[in-house]
Amino acid sequence: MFVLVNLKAYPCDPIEVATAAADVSDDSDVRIAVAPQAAQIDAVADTGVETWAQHVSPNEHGSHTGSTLAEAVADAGAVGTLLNHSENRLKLADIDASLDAADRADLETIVCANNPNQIGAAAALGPDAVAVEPPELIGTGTPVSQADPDIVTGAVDAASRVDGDVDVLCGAGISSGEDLVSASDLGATGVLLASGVAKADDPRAALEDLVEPLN
Ligand SMILES: O=C(CO)COP(=O)(O)O
Repeated sequence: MFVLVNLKAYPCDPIEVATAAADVSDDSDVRIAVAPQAAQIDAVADTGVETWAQHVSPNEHGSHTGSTLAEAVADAGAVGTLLNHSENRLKLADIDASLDAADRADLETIVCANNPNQIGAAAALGPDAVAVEPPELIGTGTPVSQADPDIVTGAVDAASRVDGDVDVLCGAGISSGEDLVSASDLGATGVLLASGVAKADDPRAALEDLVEPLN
C-alpha cells in the first residue's frame, strides 16, 4: 500500500511529520510519502522522506507569475505531484497540461476526482494513478471505505475499464489501520490522507497506528 500524507495548509510542523513518516516507512513495508506546502518541499525532502507536491501549474518557464513549476518542485526534491485536488480543482485542459509538465520533470502523478465517472475521465488523461475523494467526507474522520464503499469499488472499475495500468487510491476521513485494510480490500492500492496525521497531537503515533495491521 502507498500512503500519501497531504499536509494541505495545516499549521503542523512539516519536518516532524516528515521525519516520523520516513522512520515509520523504513520500519514497515509501507511506502509513505508526504506532500507539504511548495515552499517546504526542500526541507521536507532533506529528511529523506519521499516528497510530493500538492499541485503543479500547467505552465513551462516563462512569464507566469505565481506559478508552481513542475521543474521547480522536482529541483527542490519532489518525486511526484497531486493534481486536481478537491480543494484545488483544475479545468480539464489544465489537468492535461499539468500532466505534461509533470512528465517533463519526471514527476509521478496522481489525479484526484470526486466520483467514479470523474475517475474514468481522469484515468483517460494517462496519469500514474487516480485518487477518489468524496469532498463531503474530507476532514470528517468518517472513512470513505465505510461511508461509501461503492465509490471506491466504482472508481477501481472505472479506471480499469479505461486503463488497467492506472493505480487507484482513495481518500477522505482515513485515519486508522483498519481504514487502510478496508481500502485495500475494496481494490485501492493506496490512500490519501491529511487531518488524521497533520492534525494529530502525535503524528508519529498516528502513522504507526495506520501501518500496524500491515506489518
Ligand atoms: O483531502 C484529503 C487528502 O488529500 C483527505 O483529507 P482528510 O484525511 O483530512 O479527510
